[in-house]
Amino acid sequence: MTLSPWLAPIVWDGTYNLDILNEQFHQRGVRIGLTTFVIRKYKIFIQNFLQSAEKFFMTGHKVSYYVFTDDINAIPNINLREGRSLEVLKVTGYKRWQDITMRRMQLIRDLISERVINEVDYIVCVDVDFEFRDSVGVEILSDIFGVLHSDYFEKKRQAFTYERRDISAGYIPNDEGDFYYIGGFFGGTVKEVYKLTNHCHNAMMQDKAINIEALWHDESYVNRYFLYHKPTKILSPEYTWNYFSGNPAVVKRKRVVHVPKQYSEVRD
Ligand SMILES: CC(=O)N[C@H]1[C@@H](OP(=O)(O)OP(=O)(O)OC[C@H]2O[C@@H](n3ccc(=O)[nH]c3=O)[C@H](O)[C@@H]2O)O[C@H](CO)[C@H](O)[C@@H]1O
Ligand SMILES: [Mn+2]
Repeated sequence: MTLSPWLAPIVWDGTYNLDILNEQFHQRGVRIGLTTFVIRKYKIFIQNFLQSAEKFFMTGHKVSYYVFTDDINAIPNINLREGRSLEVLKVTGYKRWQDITMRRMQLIRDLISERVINEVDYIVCVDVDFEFRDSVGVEILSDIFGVLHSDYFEKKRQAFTYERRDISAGYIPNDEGDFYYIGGFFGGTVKEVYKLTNHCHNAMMQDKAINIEALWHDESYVNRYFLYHKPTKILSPEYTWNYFSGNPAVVKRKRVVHVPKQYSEVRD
């Protein structure tokens, strides 16, 4: 499938010409921000994350990394290619890993409204336990985009692990939902990512006030957001492959992969 029912492109290898797209984005002098979070024990991932992004993420374009961390000293000083910069932003961590992952929405929203709006045109928000293994370029950019989850891209809606309690602000009814998107990779123009992060943060706060938390935390709220605010581009699971999902032939390029982690080692 290369087009969603609302005619948003679904980006797979072979569906675009990167040379043409690069030309278009260079003409516009586009600047791209990449946010990630390194809180508590997740510092083990950051060096590989940055080094692999230097090799494969938006090669030849202007890139600003925004790394949120509770430990500035944990961020390695790596050599960046021309036109690329790294900014480390100090934040305080939360005790529960669920709060750490969910609060990313608020921190990204505030970063956008405070300044990023003047620094970059697009912003891409990703987990730090990823490794870039192959080219991720301007073909991903659009007003607002999400990525298909490697476990669910071939499954039917009934199998999707959406939040099903109707009192939750992340609720999706059984007979609705287009795709199951991952929580760990989304992006778009700064204006649209502001809307998404603001909406998801408010939804999470609304649920917190009645003492509930959606099944898959921020990921559940992202799925709900995309149901009612359809993404303008959808990235195939090439853009975040998890080898736990196997190695199907249809996913020719695994451009971004999950770095396997021992939950007991990083999350306690
Ligand atoms: C690939 C993908 O779709 N990942 C999503 C998935 O689980 P994951 O198991 O991939 O979540 P995760 O443990 O990677 O946490 C998300 C991210 O939060 C940051 N972090 C988290 C905990 C911590 O102690 N320190 C820290 O820095 C870090 O950048 C990490 O990559 O579901 C989560 C919610 O349940 C989030 O929606 C993740 O984005
Ligand atoms: Mn992750």
